[in-house]
Amino acid sequence: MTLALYRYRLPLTHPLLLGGRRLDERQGLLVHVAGQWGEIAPLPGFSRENLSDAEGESLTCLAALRRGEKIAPRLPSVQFGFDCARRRWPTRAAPLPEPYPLLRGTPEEWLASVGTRRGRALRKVKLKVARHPMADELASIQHICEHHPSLELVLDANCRWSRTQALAFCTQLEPGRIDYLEDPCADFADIAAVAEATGIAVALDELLTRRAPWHPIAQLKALVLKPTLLGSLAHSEALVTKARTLGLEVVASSSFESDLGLGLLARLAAEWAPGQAPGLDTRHWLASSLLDERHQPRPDFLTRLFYDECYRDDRHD
Ligand SMILES: O=C(O)CCC(=O)C1=CC=C[C@@H](O)[C@@H]1C(=O)O
Ligand SMILES: [Mg+2]
Repeated sequence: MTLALYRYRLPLTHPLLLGGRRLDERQGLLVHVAGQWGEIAPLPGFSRENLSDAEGESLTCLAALRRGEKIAPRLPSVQFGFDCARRRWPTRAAPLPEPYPLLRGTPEEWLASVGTRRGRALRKVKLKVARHPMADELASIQHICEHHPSLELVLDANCRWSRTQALAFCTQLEPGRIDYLEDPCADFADIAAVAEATGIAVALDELLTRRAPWHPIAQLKALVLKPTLLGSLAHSEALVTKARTLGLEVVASSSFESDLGLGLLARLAAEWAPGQAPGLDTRHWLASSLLDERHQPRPDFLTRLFYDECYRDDRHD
């Protein structure tokens, strides 16, 4: 059976600004283990490892698998990729609602795109806040709330505010109109203080990938899980279990993976949070599809880094 690693490069529809860095194309790795694929795509600005770290560790793991040894990767993206490639996936998946749209433009651009997208009325949308003057963001949110009374609004501040700034923003919002605010501040103590003082529902994303401490509070509504950044599927699954125990929503979220990775994330989302619209709208930034009509990676986007046809798969021993 085949054991292989490929690097992919995919063009983007427009450059991505992530954590202060500009990304002009998406690069990542695809691992193939006995007929199953996994994607290893550290996200610049968000992952602690870079692509060459991930490539080095992936090659070490493949060499170990070829020798029949067990592997224990340390880098989150590598753990995720190998876990997907070696997972026993359920044969039946629950139906999954469409991903809710992610809008990253200016507050004026939100207004233009929020009414409809692809000609259809929206039920829920995510806006990236803490990027433009607070007054402009608040004015556009107010306008959206007035003109789209049934639209669910998710806001994501990516930990960019201090407690004072987050309080200034959140006191201007109507708590009942905001589904939840993701990562208003970097520290949980600040997030909790803002949520408790303003009644705004909050969700945790980056705090989970940093493995920072948190505890349930009344306004904590959801855990946003980015498996590529969280690492092993066992770790993501432990968070799913914790969320269920605490009565929190689970939102499976992408990290600008290729369409192959997005397909894997959609399958996990259907298992972990059936009925919940996932945060997988990052497909719109990819100018090309990595997969062909038969759902196989297209060779023209791939560079082969490792290939062995004699692998003996002992997953079912
Ligand atoms: O969660 C979603 O709805 C989509 C993914 C998403 O919003 C993000 C992916 C990766 C980095 C960020 O730009 C952003 C986020 O912070 O959640
Ligand atoms: Mg986020």
